[in-house]
Amino acid sequence: MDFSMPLNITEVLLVLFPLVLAFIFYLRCEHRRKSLPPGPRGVPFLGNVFDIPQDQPWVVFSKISKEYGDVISVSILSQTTIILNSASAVNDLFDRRSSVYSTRPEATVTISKITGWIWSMVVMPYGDDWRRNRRLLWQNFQPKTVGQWHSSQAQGTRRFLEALLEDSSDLNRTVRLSFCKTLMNITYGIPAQDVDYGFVNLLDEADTEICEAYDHAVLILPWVRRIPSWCPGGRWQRKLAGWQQLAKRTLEAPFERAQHAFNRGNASPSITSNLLDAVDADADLVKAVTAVILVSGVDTTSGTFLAFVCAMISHPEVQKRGQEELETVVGSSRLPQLDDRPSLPYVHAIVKELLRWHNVAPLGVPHGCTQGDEYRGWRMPTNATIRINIWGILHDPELYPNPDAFIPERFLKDGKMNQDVFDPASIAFGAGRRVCPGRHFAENSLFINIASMLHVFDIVPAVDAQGFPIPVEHRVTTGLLSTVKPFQYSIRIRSSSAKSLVRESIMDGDR
Ligand code: HEM
Repeated sequence: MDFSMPLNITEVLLVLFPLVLAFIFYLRCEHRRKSLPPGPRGVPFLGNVFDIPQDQPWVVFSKISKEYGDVISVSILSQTTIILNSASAVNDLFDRRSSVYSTRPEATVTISKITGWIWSMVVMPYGDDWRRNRRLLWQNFQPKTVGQWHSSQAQGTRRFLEALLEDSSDLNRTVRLSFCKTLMNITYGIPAQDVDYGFVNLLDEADTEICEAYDHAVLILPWVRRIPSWCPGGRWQRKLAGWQQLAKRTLEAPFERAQHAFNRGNASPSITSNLLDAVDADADLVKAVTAVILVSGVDTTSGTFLAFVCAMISHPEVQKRGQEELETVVGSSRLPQLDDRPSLPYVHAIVKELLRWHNVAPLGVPHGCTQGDEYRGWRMPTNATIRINIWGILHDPELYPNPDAFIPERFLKDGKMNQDVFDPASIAFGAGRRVCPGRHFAENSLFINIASMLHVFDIVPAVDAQGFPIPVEHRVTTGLLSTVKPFQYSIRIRSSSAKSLVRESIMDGDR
């Protein structure tokens, strides 16, 4: 090409036209960005892709909020996400304006539909179907009724202690299987001995696969889903078929096992039997409501419990104080019960500190904005994704000094729970109309398992070949659910009387 040749007017227009269009588009985006809550500028068209790391983005959101304020916005490929980094903003939007902020984002709903997971209340859009599911679940878990599960929870704990006494070499497996057995028993009436690790594996697979699906927003584009499998980028059809099968298995498998137990006549009273007795509940609805309990309840509670074990190794002084309280209040002749909680403020404070320190859902579950709104003068666009930075709020040094340390004492005053300290449970379980319906049950589960484990076991560091203790760090995985990364530990029964207590506490119906 001869660059000395002058361009004619058509050529000039051909070059300028796309540039002018791009510039107008850029100005429009800039104008829209300025009316949103503040946040890093990002790059044209791509937005903040380079500002937000894949690994633990909640830590970066917290840093950004130090610079821009408690409500920040970021955008990726023009999809706006607003992140709430203070309890007051969460309260203003999710509680006070709950009619606007109670749905799930459109992309989440679309992906749930195409992967077959839309039966799960967690991802349903706000509306009548969600309301019907939620009401049935809540009937079984609200403060007035959650007490009906106390004895099953205690029974589950006794089984857990016995399993640890037998073999504590695979803590992750033992904890998850125990929490799964208790929830299967409560939900379906299935006896604990009929629950095997296959169910835990199924839930695991469901968690991993569904997280992978939600990570691929391109799936919301119908043409991407239609690319044949032999084309480059055409793996989605096969993947989608796999996800749909998994969703169906998660919905059906435990229910089938429950029906089997019903038919054999060895099922105990359960949420399934409660719901099937209810006049307005059809079988499909009961299946969905019960399956969601397992999908949402097992990994969250067992993941939090594993973090407790990690905390006890790195904070032996906390463990010792908890054990001293248990010795004084409960004594050596029995195991603790849920009714002991008011007399065990230190152990209660350990549970609160655990919910603050380890956040199993660090960014909660995304909410959507159903209609354009204005907040503190900012535009909250229709369809924006709104997230709570649960980790950020519960690690705010102004609310909780020295936030990375595990200090149950921060919740105590004059030997009692200090009501003036912000309760982590009011954020750790989300907020508004979508707040976790299993929260009272989860806190009870954590309390009874933590109190019982401290009562009879010592949790200590593992030792290396030279006999030196191996230090443990609180390192976590990234994702919708965040768990502690594998760590080494040693679990020892505290005394021969503790051993007899565990053995004798197991009753006939426990197995
Ligand atoms: C430590 C344990 C748990 C934690 C930290 C936790 C946390 C959460 C969070 C952050 C949400 C999202 C709330 C929102 O959208 O704002 C949620 C939703 C949910 N959780 Fe939990 N959860 C736990 C245990 C449980 C248990 C034991 C169950 C079942 C009994 C359960 C059932 C659900 C359900 C069904 C939803 C969806 C609610 C809806 O979309 O309306 N969770 N949970």
